[in-house]
Amino acid sequence: MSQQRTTAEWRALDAAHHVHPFSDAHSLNRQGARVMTRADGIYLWDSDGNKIIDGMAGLWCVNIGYGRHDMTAAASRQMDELPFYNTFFKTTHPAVVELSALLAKVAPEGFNHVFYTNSGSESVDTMIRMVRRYWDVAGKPSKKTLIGRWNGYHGSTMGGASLGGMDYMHAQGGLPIPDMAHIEQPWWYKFGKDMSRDEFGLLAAGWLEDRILEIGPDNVAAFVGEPIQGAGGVIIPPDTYWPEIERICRKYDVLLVADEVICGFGRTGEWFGQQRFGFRPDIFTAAKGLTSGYLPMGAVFLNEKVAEGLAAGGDFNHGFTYSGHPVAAAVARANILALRDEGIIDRVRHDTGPYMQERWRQVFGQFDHVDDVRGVGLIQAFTLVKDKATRTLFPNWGETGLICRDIFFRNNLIMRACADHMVASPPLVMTRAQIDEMLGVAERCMTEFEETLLRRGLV
Ligand SMILES: Cc1ncc(COP(=O)(O)O)c(CNc2cccc(C(=O)O)c2)c1O
Repeated sequence: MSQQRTTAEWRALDAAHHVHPFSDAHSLNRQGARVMTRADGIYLWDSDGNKIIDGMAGLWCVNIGYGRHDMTAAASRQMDELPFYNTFFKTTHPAVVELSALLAKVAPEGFNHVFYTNSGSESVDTMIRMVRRYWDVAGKPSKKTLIGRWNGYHGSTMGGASLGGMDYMHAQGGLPIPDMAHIEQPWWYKFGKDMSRDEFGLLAAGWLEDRILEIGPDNVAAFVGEPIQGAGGVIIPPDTYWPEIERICRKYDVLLVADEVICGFGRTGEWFGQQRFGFRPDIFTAAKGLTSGYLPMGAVFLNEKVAEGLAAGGDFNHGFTYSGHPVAAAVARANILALRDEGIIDRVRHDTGPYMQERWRQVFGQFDHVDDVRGVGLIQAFTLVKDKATRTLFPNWGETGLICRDIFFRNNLIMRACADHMVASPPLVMTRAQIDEMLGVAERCMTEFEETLLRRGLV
């Protein structure tokens, strides 16, 4: 491990020199960051020796769990052989070729072409440029507007943050960039109360057709969505939603893009979320579970139509120094071989996923200020509500979620507050016994949370 210091020493140096993402620097530096020092399986340890259940798999990404020596061996071997070479200027290397061939095997049928990036955001920005280039080459340059969803999350780059529907991100940096549009999210609990979920799914998909007709089909390049909106609070669409979205995209010749950065590589119990929700995109973006977070890497998967459409245009003038980085590629390949050959995704689909969903509903369904308890595979959530009977949300949307999250954090269980949704996305290797361990802690936290609400007069 790096140089041994006390927690206080690390915190002081961190506050003096490290600018954190998505943080209020003054507030964080007054409080001091939690120093995570090591991890194994589903557990983290901090610099004070606390053992922590990582209910978020890092940031939705450590699908294979921590402490995998096959991953470090793959990285070390590749570093010794070829630590870097680029894939520009008519060059390639075995690591990225082997990864690409493997990805073509595990990807849904028809996705045989992969472009590499360093992150989900770069994958999304790459997709934006590809989509617009595709229509240029097709002789329809006016088709350049991309439609996303409010409360969708597609990263922090200019394109990704613009395509995303987080208004607090649009407020910083002059976003959105031109030719970005949004429709409402398929949040049944808030927007579809008096409808069945299936009815609401068709209604919510219809919002896309309305928007396409408003903008003009000749101006719309693509619709982009996460199979399940992750950072937006695990908004799981009704089963009728995505097939209807696909039908509408085909009707108006609009490319369909799935952002699989969270749902990809086993999170829903299928390799990809598109398979769980029964739709076939033209392009999908990935990152996170591609390497299980052991090294940064992202990817953009193209079907034949899009790959050929781009190729017909000759040079595609886009790429990154580290596109197809050899060590990241070697680690990604080791990760995917393990997910496949150890049956990790199969187990999520048939065993630990259904078990988690059953236990998650049992535990959280019992609390007065929890509703819309939901989940698929090993991604799940619930919503904190002021009044369950009338489905009334708490005022100051988001504040109650932070109270709840901090109780979990203090009890050494990491879950994520996405506004007033509490979400979990643990490593896919979590066992039934570890699910019970996690939910035992969570149940005690929720009892403390309910007491806190009463004590503070919030209910
Ligand atoms: C669907 C989706 N698309 C793109 C990105 C961007 O990926 P990068 O971060 O690798 O550029 C994401 C990332 N998702 C993400 C990233 C950081 C924090 C949280 C959170 O829920 O707190 C979620 C994502 O969830």
